[in-house]
Amino acid sequence: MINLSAISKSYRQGNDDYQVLHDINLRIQAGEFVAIMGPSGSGKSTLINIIGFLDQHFDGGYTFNDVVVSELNRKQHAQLRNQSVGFIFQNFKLITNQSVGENVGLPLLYAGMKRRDIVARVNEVLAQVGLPGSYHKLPKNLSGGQQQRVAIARSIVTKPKFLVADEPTGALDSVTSAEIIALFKELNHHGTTVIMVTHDEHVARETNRLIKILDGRIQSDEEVQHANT
Ligand SMILES: Nc1ncnc2c1ncn2[C@@H]1O[C@H](COP(=O)(O)OP(=O)(O)OP(=O)(O)O)[C@@H](O)[C@H]1O
Repeated sequence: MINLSAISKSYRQGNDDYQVLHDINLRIQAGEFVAIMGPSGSGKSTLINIIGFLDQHFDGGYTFNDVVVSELNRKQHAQLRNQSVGFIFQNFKLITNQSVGENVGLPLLYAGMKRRDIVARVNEVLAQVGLPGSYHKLPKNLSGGQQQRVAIARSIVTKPKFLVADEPTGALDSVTSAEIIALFKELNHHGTTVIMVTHDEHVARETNRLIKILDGRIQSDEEVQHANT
């Protein structure tokens, strides 16, 4: 599904170029659950911004299914993003003065869906993430873990091809963190492809593939072995 070939990325600093990503070759198939780990500043966010069609300025080749991403114009790139990716962030990024249901339904509203259909679909995904009946609640009255569930509901509401989660458990305690990872695992078992950046080795070990980044290069890329329980 995702095929990166010799991807490099530099930022201009004064008169110099600072290279953040070096010759990244990476394939991710539909249905995978991948963790990306690496020290601060190693290039993880830069990489997932390219994978998630947020950043179009890179060198090298990116093909997504049959689409040559590196050849798309700005509008086509944005369209691909809206149709294909759901994003989840450390700090949830919910609109605090809108209801849970309005937050989750926003991508459908942008996509032009009818209001009645939106409400039905939103209630469906809220049930799927373990928050049935919470349409009219306000995010500020929910716990951190519940707010992250709302953000996950919003990310899957349009049935994207894959999810990009940037430190989704970074703001949560270890128990809540485990519950959120269990939800990602469940979504993945039902076919959702998940690419997750994390600093937490315990969290990374719950996925099926662990990619370590160091100084903008892939240092290791291994299948995660799970103990039989
Ligand atoms: N817009 C930018 N302009 C210039 N340099 C940038 C920009 N964005 C990121 N960088 C630099 O690129 C390098 C990699 O940043 P990136 O955010 O990808 O790292 P990261 O691994 O995600 O780090 P963290 O774990 O702290 O989020 C850093 O040295 C950062 O300072």
